[in-house]
Amino acid sequence: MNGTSPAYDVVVLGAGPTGENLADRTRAAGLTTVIVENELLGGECSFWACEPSKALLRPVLARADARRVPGLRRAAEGPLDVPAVFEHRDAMAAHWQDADQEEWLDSVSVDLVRGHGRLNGPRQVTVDTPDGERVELTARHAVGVCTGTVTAFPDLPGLADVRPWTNRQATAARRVPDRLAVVGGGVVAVEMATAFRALGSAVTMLVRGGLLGRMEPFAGDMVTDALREAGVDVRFGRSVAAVEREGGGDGPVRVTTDDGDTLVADEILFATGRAPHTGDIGLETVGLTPGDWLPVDDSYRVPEITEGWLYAVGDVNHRALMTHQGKYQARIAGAVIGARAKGEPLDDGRWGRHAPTADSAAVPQVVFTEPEVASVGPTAREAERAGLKADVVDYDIGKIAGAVQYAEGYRGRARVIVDSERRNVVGATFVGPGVQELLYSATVAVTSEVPVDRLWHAVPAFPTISEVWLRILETYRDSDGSAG
Ligand SMILES: Cc1cc2nc3c(=O)[nH]c(=O)nc-3n(C[C@H](O)[C@H](O)[C@H](O)COP(=O)(O)OP(=O)(O)OC[C@H]3O[C@@H](n4cnc5c(N)ncnc54)[C@H](O)[C@@H]3O)c2cc1C
Ligand SMILES: NC(=O)c1ccc[n+]([C@@H]2O[C@H](COP(=O)([O-])OP(=O)(O)OC[C@H]3O[C@@H](n4cnc5c(N)ncnc54)[C@H](O)[C@@H]3O)[C@@H](O)[C@H]2O)c1
Repeated sequence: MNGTSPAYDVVVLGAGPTGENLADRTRAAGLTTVIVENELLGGECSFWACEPSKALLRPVLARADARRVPGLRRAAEGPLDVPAVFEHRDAMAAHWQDADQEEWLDSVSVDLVRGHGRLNGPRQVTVDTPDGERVELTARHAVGVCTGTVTAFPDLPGLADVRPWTNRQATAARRVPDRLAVVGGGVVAVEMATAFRALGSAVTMLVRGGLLGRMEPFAGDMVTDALREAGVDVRFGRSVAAVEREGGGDGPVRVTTDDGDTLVADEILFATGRAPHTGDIGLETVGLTPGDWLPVDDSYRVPEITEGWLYAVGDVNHRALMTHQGKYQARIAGAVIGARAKGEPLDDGRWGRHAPTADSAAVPQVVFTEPEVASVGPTAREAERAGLKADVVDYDIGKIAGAVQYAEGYRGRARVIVDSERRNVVGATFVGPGVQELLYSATVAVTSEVPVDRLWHAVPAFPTISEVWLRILETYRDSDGSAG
C-alpha cells in the first residue's frame, strides 16, 4: 500500500498481542481497521519474550519435577540436551517468521501496513515503509497506540560498548555463555537465571533490592532458596557501578558493583525493567511528550487528547505489563471504540463489559521459575495499604495429599487474602511445583466475588494440589469460627 490510503475507522499502531487483539475487536465491532507494524506481527511476546522464554523453561521445570518422582529420578539425571531445547525454542518462536499472523489478519479482514508508524497530528498516522514509500493513514474514530516497551537500561557510561544482553539476546540465544551475569530481581531476571543455570551457565545475579519485590515476600524467598540450591550466586544489595569488556572490547565483561566488588562474566543480561516504546511515534505532533508512558482513563483513552480519539492499550499504558492483560485491555478497548462509534452508551460500571475492572482488582501472573509462583489480586501488604480489612490465610502446600503424590519432598506455600467484611477472596498467591494451573480458580474466585461460604461447595478432587482450597477454608474457619 503506497501513498494516501482511504480513511479507516480505526488505525492501530503496533501489532504485538495487544494491537492484534484490538484490531480484531474493532473489526468485529464493524469498524474498518488497519494495523501498522515495523517488525514482526506478534510483537515482543511471540518472538523475544513469553513464547521463547517459556520454551526454554519448560524442560527445566519438567526435569525438576521428574527428579522428585520416585522411579523417574535416575532417568532425569544428567544435563539438558541444549541443541534440542534451542530447537524447541526456535519452533515456539515460529523461527522468527510471521506469515501465519499475516494470514490470520487477512482472515479477520484487518488491513496491514508494514513500516514505522508515527502520529502526524490529530487522527493522522504516517508510515515509512521498508521500501522507502510513505503511507498516510486517517482514522475516523480512533487511533490505538499499542507500541509496547523496550528494555530500560541504567545510566552507565560505555554500556553500549559492552553489547549487553536484553531479553532479546537471552531468549534468542544460540549458545550458552559459560558465565552469565544477570542484573535485576524481577520476573525476567529470575526466569532467565533459572533457564541459563539449567542450560549450563554459571549465573550470578546482581540484585538491588529483593527478588520478585511486587509479590508476597515468601515468593521471593522460596525462589531465592531454589536458585541458590541450583547453584546460582544471588547477590543482594548490589547495583552496577561500571561495566567494560576486557581485552579492548572483545573479551569478557568486567562488572564493578557499588560496593567496589568486581565480577567477570562472558555476557551480562540487563533485566532492569521496561521503558515505553514511544520515543519516535510522533507524540509531539499531538501535544504529548516523546518517550513517556501513556496513562489512560478507564476507557483506555489518553485524557490529554480532549477530542477523545487517542487510545493507548497494553504495556505502553503501564497498567499491567503482561500479554494476557494487554489482550484483556484490547477486548475492552475494542468494545468501547465500537460502542462510541455507534453512539451507544457504555456499560462501564464495576465488572461491566466496557470497564477494565480486572486491571486493578484481578491481575493474574505466573512466574515460570522452579518453584513456580502464581498470584492474583493484592498481596497482604497491598491490601493493608489500600485500607482493606482483610484476613490472611496461609497454608503449607507440602502437607496436601495431592502434593505428596506430585513430588517427593514437595515444598510449597499458599496465601489467600479474604475481605473480612464482604467475606470473599480478593487475592491469592501459590508457590510450588505445578501451581500455575491453580491460578485460574483463584482468578475466578476473585472476579466472581464468591463468598467463602459458597466455596465450601466447590469440592476439589482428591488427591490433587487443588485441595489447597479446602485446607485454606478449614484454616480460615478454625481461625475465626466462621461457617463450614
Ligand atoms: C523476557 C520476557 C518474558 C515475558 N514473559 C511473559 C509471560 O510469560 N507472560 C506474559 O503474560 N507476559 C510476559 N512478558 C510480557 C509481555 O511480553 C508483554 O506484556 C507483551 O509483549 C506486551 O504486548 P504489547 O502488544 O502491549 O507490546 P509488544 O509485544 O511490545 O508489541 C508492540 C509492537 O509494536 C510494534 N511497534 C512499536 N513501535 C512501532 C512503530 N512506531 N510503528 C510500527 N510498529 C511499532 C513493535 O514492533 C511490536 O511488534 C514477558 C516479557 C519479557 C521481556
Ligand atoms: N511470566 C511472566 O508473566 C513475565 C515474565 C517476564 C516478564 N514479565 C513482565 O515483563 C515486565 C518486565 O519484567 P522485568 O523483570 O524486566 O521488570 P521488573 O520491573 O519486574 O523488574 C525489574 C528489576 O530490575 C531492578 N532494577 C531496575 N533498575 C535497576 C538498576 N539500575 N540496577 C539494578 N537493578 C535495577 C528492579 O529493582 C527490579 O528488580 C514485568 O512487568 C513483568 O511482569 C512477565
